[in-house]
Amino acid sequence: MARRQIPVIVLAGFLGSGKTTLLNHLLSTSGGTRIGAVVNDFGSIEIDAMSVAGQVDSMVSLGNGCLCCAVDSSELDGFLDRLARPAARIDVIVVEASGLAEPQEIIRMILASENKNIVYGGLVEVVDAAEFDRTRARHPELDRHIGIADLVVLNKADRVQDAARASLEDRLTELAPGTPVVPASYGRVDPELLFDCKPREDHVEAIRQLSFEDLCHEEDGDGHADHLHAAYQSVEFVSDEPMHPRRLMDFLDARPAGLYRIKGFVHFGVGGHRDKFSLHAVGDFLRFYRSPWARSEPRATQLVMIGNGIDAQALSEGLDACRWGHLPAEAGEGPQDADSMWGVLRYAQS
Ligand SMILES: Nc1nc2c(ncn2[C@@H]2O[C@H](COP(=O)(O)OP(=O)(O)OP(=O)(O)O)[C@@H](O)[C@H]2O)c(=O)[nH]1
Repeated sequence: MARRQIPVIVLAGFLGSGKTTLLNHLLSTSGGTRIGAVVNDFGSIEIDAMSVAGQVDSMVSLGNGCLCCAVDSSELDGFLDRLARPAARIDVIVVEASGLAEPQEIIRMILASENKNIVYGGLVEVVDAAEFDRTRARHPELDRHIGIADLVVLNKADRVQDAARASLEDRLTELAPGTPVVPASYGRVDPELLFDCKPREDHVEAIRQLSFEDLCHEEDGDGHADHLHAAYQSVEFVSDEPMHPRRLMDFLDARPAGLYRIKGFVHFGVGGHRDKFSLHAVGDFLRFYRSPWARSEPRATQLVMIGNGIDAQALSEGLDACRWGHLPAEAGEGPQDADSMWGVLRYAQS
């Protein structure tokens, strides 16, 4: 079976917004998921690298300067190659950009990489709630960075009043329409919003995904508790019937902004496209990864949706309406219609 490509997530945000704090949080709460981190410090002393040292499975630091100013991408390529080699058994790579980096340049380098083991996994932009206005006045490019993000983390929520936070959320939503804005303190976002977490191998009792409840318990202990994630909901969908690709794409295109994360796999059963299509959506970011089904694997669709303020029933009904068996008979439409897959294939990677 083809090896799954390793998503490379870019973690950006202005100086001091809380990127390293968030990365450390991901490292300590992602269960058995092996995270490879590329830390890109601005300056010659690798503070960030030191701050995450000891917590990371594999870490390479680009050191001394801004990644986006690199003359070519060969340096980053080399680091990604090291982390993506199968022996490293890394599940996800996080590139922490320096606070002064241009995220789109880093994204361009990742997209240009010829390494077949990796795939771009989206941009997470960390915003400092307390400094937003001052930073924006000095660095208008911040608006552009927020505009291209797949997920905006409104960090340091503990430093502003509720009303100010709500107003910031509205303004961020205006800058990035349709992109989820997740308030957080000390970078405490659910890692599942960014990537799939594996259970921790060294805990016999932890043969399950890290749940929101687990996170609540972990956070209660250290005084920086952020209970915002208590509002998260997760909705599951399972179907043995194949899914109609056009209907599913319409459903995905219209997904509500509060639906931060969708993961799972889809069975379309369309002629020529009977593979397993793993689906990975983080905010605006959407990808299908195509791979053969294992011989013993039942051909079925299984999706988990995680969000805040989402209408679980409407989502379930929306997906139900995408099953082939639930469609009204329409002329010319059937699982033999390979053209119906075009919308999906635009987002697909094998
Ligand atoms: N009050 C508060 N402080 C925070 C929060 N998140 C991070 N900090 C603090 O803010 C400071 C900067 O955090 P870092 O995680 O180093 O920020 P960074 O974005 O990696 O910084 P650069 O590497 O300079 O770009 C540290 O002192 C953190 O402890 C938060 O949510 N609330």
